[in-house]
Amino acid sequence: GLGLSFKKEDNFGEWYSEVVVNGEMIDYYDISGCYILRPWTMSIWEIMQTFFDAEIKKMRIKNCYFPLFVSSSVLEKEKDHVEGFAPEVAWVTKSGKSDLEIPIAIRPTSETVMYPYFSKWIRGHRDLPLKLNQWCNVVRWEFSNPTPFIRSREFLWQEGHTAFASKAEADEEVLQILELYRCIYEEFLAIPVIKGKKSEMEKFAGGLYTTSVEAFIPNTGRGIQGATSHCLGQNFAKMFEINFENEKGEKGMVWQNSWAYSTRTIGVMVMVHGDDKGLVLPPKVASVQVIVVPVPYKDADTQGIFDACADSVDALSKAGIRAEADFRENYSPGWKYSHWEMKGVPLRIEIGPKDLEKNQVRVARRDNGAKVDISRANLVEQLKNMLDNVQQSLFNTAKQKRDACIQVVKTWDEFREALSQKKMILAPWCDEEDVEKDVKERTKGEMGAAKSLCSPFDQPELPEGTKCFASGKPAKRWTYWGRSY
Ligand SMILES: O=C(C[C@H]1NCCC[C@H]1O)Cn1cnc2c(c1=O)CCCC2
Ligand SMILES: [Mg+2]
Repeated sequence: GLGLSFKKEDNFGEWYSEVVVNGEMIDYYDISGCYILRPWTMSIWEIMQTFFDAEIKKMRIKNCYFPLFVSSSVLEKEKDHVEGFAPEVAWVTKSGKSDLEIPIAIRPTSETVMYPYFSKWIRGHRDLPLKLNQWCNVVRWEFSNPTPFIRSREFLWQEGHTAFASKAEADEEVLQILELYRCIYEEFLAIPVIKGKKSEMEKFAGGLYTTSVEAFIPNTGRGIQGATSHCLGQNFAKMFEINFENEKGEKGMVWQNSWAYSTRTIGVMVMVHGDDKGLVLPPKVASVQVIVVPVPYKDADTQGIFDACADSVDALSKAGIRAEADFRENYSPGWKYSHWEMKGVPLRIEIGPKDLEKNQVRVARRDNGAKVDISRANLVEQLKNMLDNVQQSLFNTAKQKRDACIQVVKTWDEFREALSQKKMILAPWCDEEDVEKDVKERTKGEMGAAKSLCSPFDQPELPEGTKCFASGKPAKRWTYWGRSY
């Protein structure tokens, strides 16, 4: 039948896999960890891309495209950051029947692809800042349980790679990009995120520091890294000899950043907003914001109803609302209601004989099921307000649920208790790496260990003498901890 066989509260994993398929977002593929992104997904990706691309263009960041393939000598150049990930690198070893002389890697990320050219192109300070971005796919042959959008062996992302003459410029851009990621999550996907700094252990090993926006999935009690913005310092400049001559003729190394968000964003949206009827799309990213369904009646004025539907779509479209009508005569109105609810369309307009008579339409909200009759006279105004209302209400609901999962703790026992209750834990921490390792060790188990998610920029008061929850040493900063994806 049309409904879902799994409930979100009862069997989250099965519910999720079914929703992304029944909502026509993805289809499964015969190669494990790979998924087909159907138009319902690509339209969401494109709406976010349009926003983000316009914003980085305002920052004078230029799009480019580097090759998919990386030679092994280049890939292995940045030793410590690749060796940790080596098992994830996919290699091309043959062409046709014959072996390649030297295996070629498929990019898992593009630092090592790009930076030899940064070195070649950057000579003097006039070549700086060099700010490039590319929209592409990357491949990471992950082994842990593949999950559509969240963990796949190939995914789409943007990766920004920038080089500056000074650290100050790099530091500033890291935060500008992080704010764009907050915007992607909170303004478009209606998902609350926390901006913060990753611990030394969780940061990108090749970089100087990592900032991120952290989301949380209440149903599983797991944190999820939403997007990252790294300052690489001069680590890669040293390795790839990316030097420049400054105004005084002195030789110096550039300061670099790299930053990315991926199709993982879409998976987080499904997990946070979806319900037992299927997807729930925030209007800002819905390719169809309003679906109009005719409800003809045996001896009623069917043509009149169809015309009213077409006129409504027309009026809404002219006002910039993404509206469509479902005129298919081989499906009943009831079937159509379920179908478009499964696909998460924010508003549905029904027009039947009575509505026609009263020159009104019946509007149903997907997020809370509310139904209201709207006069066709000021249809556009009312629907614009309703769409804004749905967007805001989705964010408020998600924020309420996320905040209800946050637990402040001071002691190890409180920490363990909060973890068992699937919380996102805010705890005072001494910020020592071996203590973090110890927390991971002590919380290992079939649900996975707890890890630090980020130290929020927005630090609560830390009274003098506060002790670290895990070591008892003097606490340095409040940090979010939890199980994660
Ligand atoms: O990709 C990054 C850092 C950086 N890459 C560019 C965009 C921003 C940020 O994600 C970290 N990283 C993750 N995963 C892997 C690698 C890796 O460098 C390299 C080897 C394979 C797997
Ligand atoms: Mg990884």
